[in-house]
Amino acid sequence: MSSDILKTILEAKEQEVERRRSDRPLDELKAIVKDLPPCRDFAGELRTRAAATQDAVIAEVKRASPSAGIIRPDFDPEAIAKSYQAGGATCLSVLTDEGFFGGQSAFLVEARAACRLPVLRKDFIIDPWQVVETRAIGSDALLLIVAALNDDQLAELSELGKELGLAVLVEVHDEEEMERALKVPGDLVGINNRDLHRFVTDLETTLRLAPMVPKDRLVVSESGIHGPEDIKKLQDGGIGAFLIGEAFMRVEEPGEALSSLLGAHQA
Ligand SMILES: O=P(O)(O)OC[C@@H](O)[C@@H](O)c1c[nH]c2ccccc12
Repeated sequence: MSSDILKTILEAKEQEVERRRSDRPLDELKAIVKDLPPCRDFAGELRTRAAATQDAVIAEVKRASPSAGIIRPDFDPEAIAKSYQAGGATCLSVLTDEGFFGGQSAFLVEARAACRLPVLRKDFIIDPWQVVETRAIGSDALLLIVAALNDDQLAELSELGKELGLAVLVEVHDEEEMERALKVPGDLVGINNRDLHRFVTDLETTLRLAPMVPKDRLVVSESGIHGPEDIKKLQDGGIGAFLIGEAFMRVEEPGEALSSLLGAHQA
């Protein structure tokens, strides 16, 4: 894998978008969106839980990743979603990128139908067509990765997402990206502990960047969270919302891993 994995992913994504757009033109997607019921309240649920108990978890449905390879060979999005809900997840995140994360849009549809939790589409969004597609597959929230976008794209895609009723999670991993993220109106800031150029994780990234975020935005600490000591460390730094995938996906019952993680840090 190239040393700059994000660059590789984005080049492939541009081609993927062109291909998919010709299969499903924008007008077709817009017609679907028009008849959809409102989104589940992704930002509201997270905020409420984080304020109440500082342990809001966005639990991720993730089959594989470029850094870890196949994480969960026996992959059943419906069963995983049910398990996460039973284990106390506040929201779900579903990887839909096929090329690098072994995901599919269908996994999001299946996972969402199996539970009542709000769902985030985890993908590399670089084009307005994908934002409309995100809503058309029934997602409640959209991820925008600042490192993948220029300021104009970030503003345009986030505005479009909100117009369509999606919650927007804007993801950063350093000071410069945080400054850019804060220029765009929004209520959720994801701090990725994994450097997407090199794929190493360090929880200090969240603790270092979180103080830059004004109180009216909710910080979500993402990636590299494994044990109760990680949660405790982040909570002591004032963080109340977490995005966790791999640590749960490696366990037979992901929801049990989630509830014991939340229980363990309270003990
Ligand atoms: O599996 P982990 O280390 O718990 O990380 C989950 C999530 O944060 C990670 O999958 C992620 C965060 N931002 C992304 C952007 C694209 C793809 C994946 C990601």
